[in-house]
Amino acid sequence: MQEGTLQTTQSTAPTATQLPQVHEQRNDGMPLDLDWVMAVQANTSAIERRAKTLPGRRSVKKDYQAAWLCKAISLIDLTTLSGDDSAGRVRRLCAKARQPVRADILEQLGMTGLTTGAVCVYHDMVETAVDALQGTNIPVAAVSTGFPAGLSPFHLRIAEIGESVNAGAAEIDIVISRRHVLTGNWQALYDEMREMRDACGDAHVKAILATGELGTLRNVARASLVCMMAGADFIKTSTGKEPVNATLPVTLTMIRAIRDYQDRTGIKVGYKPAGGISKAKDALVYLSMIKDELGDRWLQPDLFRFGASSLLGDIERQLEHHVTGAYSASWRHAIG
Ligand SMILES: O=C[C@H](O)COP(=O)(O)O
Repeated sequence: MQEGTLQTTQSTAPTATQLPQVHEQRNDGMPLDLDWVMAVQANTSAIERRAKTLPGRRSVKKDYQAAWLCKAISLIDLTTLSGDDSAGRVRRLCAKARQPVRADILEQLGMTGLTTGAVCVYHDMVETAVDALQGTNIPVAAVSTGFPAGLSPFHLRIAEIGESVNAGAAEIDIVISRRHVLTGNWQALYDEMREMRDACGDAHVKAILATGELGTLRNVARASLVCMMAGADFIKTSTGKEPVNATLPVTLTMIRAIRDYQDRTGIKVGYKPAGGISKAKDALVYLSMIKDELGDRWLQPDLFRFGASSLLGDIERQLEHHVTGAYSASWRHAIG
C-alpha cells in the first residue's frame, strides 16, 4: 500500500463483530465560558485552502477501499425526511438498514453483521421504525424541535422531544435557533441547548447547527463550542434542507472545535456531517479527514455518523463493482 493511504489494520474488510464496542463517557457539558467562546476565531482562507487539498490527498484501492466503504455504511444514519414519507417507505428503509448490501456481495467480502449506524426519521415515523428494527441494535433517531427551521413555540419544541423519546427514539436530532448565533446571543443558545438536552433524558442529542445559515465559519466554531458546553452528544452540520449543507470547510471548523473541547475537558463529542453527501468517494474523503484530525477513535458509530438518504445506494454500487467488476445502474440501488 502506498504511503498516505487510508489504512485498515487488516488487509480485508473488518467484520462488524470485530469492531470495538466502546462507550465513551457522555458529555454532561459545563457552565458557559464566554471568555473561551469569544476567544474562538476561524481563519477562513486557511481553512478553505486546506479543505481544497483534501480530496486529492489520499486514495484507497481494492480491498482497502471495500473495507472503508463497509466502515462508512456502519456510520450512516440512514435517513428519510420527506413530506410524503409513509409507513411503507420507512419499513423499506429499515429493511435496508438491517441488510444494507446484497447478501452475495457481503459474502464475497467476508463481511457479516453489517448494519447502518441508525435510521433517522420524523417523529410520526418513530414507532414504525422502532417496530421494524426490533431484534437489532440499530437505534432510531428522530429529528425534532420544529425541524428544519426550529421556529415553533419553545414549549412545543421541548414537548416534541419528550414525545419522540416516549415513542422509542434513542437519539434526538434537535435544531438550534440560528438567530441566537447571528445576534451573538450565546447565553440564549446555551440555555436552549441545555433545556433540550435535559428533555432528552437518556436519549443522546445531536445539535444541528444549520451551518449554511450561520454566516461565517467563526460563528460555526462558536456555536459548536456553545452546544458542546451545553451538553450536546454530537454536533451536526445541517438539516439537509438549507441551501448549503455539509461542506469540507465547515467540517474542518467543527471537528477542530471538537478537538479543542476534548483538549480542555477530556470529553469526546461526536460529529455528524449531513445533507448532500451522496457519493462513496465523498464519504472516503470525510473519513480520511476525521482520521487525520481526530484519530481512529472517532471512526466508530458512537462518535461519527453520516446523515444521508442516498449515500448507501452509491456505496453498494461501488461494492458490487469491487466484487463483480461491473457497474450496475443506480436505480438498482434504491433505498426507501
Ligand atoms: O440528516 C440528514 C439529511 O437530511 C440527509 O440529507 P440528504 O438527503 O441530502 O442525504
